[in-house]
Amino acid sequence: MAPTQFPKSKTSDDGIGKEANEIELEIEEEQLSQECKKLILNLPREKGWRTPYLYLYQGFWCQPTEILAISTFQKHFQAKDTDVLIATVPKSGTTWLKALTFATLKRNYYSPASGNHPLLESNPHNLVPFFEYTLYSTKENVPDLSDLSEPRIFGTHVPFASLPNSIVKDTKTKIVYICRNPFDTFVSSWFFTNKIKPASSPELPIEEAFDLYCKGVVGYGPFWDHMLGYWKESIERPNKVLFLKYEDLKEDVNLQLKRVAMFLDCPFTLEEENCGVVESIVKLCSFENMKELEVNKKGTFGRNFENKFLFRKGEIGDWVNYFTPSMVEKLTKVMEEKFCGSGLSFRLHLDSVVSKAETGIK
Ligand SMILES: Nc1ncnc2c1ncn2[C@@H]1O[C@H](COP(=O)(O)OS(=O)(=O)O)[C@@H](OP(=O)(O)O)[C@H]1O
Repeated sequence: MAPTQFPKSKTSDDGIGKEANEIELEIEEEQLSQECKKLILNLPREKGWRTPYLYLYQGFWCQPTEILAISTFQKHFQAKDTDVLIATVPKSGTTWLKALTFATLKRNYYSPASGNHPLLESNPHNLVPFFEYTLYSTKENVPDLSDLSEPRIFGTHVPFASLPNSIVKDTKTKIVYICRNPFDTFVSSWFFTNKIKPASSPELPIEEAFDLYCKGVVGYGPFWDHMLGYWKESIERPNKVLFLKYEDLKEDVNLQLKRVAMFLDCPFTLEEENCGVVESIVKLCSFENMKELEVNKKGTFGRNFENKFLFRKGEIGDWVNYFTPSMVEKLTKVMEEKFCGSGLSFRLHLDSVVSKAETGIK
């Protein structure tokens, strides 16, 4: 069976050959002036990481084209009880979690050990589309999603508080959320930003990106509000939201995958476990496997971004190679202040990457 095809955004169809950021700037100018200006004009704004500005929309920072898409998504999306939503902080394991969830939920259609699994031919973002980058990426693009095979699996970076009631209240849609320690998330975001910028634009200096990040000014940030929104909901409604951390998946992905399957009411049977189904899914979705696939070396996703930029190092603790002691101190302080009393914390796996003395962490 061919992998599910989702309606493509107008921009990715029209924009082949152009650099993603150029396309974004064009859309920003064209669409903003026609459709979005009134909405955006009065919003607070700050310098963007890769577009001129990020705007504070419904309490989170995003680009004008994203605001347009998100408001269309909020207005038009009709959830179903069987839907599954992969919600994530950007650069925290979205691609990985989408792959794992797709392979798990569709395992009766596509054997994870088979040589023609859709994940061998398509990037996870093309199998599990983002609301804001693919499905509702232009105002004209209000897709009919009612015929997609169930369970439908979607992705989003939208904070919990801005998800439509159709998802949050009116249906039994399940939400699987993943985030990652902010140190590594920052480094991954900074690299990605500089990779996808047009060659003609200057690099965003790490110091500048870091100051914005610590102020909360980053796509879909502040990161602490994003994490706490889903964290609190996962505690209040554990059957609605499953809260995962990238570090826990790295530590024991088999265990976390079984938690995901259980949460989604499709636990692995004893027979499946004995036959190695869990291991096959884990192997199929592993960084090493996915990075080497032709589709992930050459293909594109969303607004014509290259798939290869989604697979960088896939490690915990790469931040030690980029953080100065003062950066460590500043972000640690931000996290202590914002997460204090919430019960949410992150292991930085310091001992496995560097001696504490070298980073200046006490
Ligand atoms: N399969 C798999 N396993 C483990 N880690 C993986 C995997 N796929 C991607 N990655 C790493 O995840 C980082 C990219 O994050 P996202 O997938 O959330 O990016 S995005 O928000 O969808 O653009 C990015 O992290 P960094 O390497 O630290 O930059 C990727 O390398």
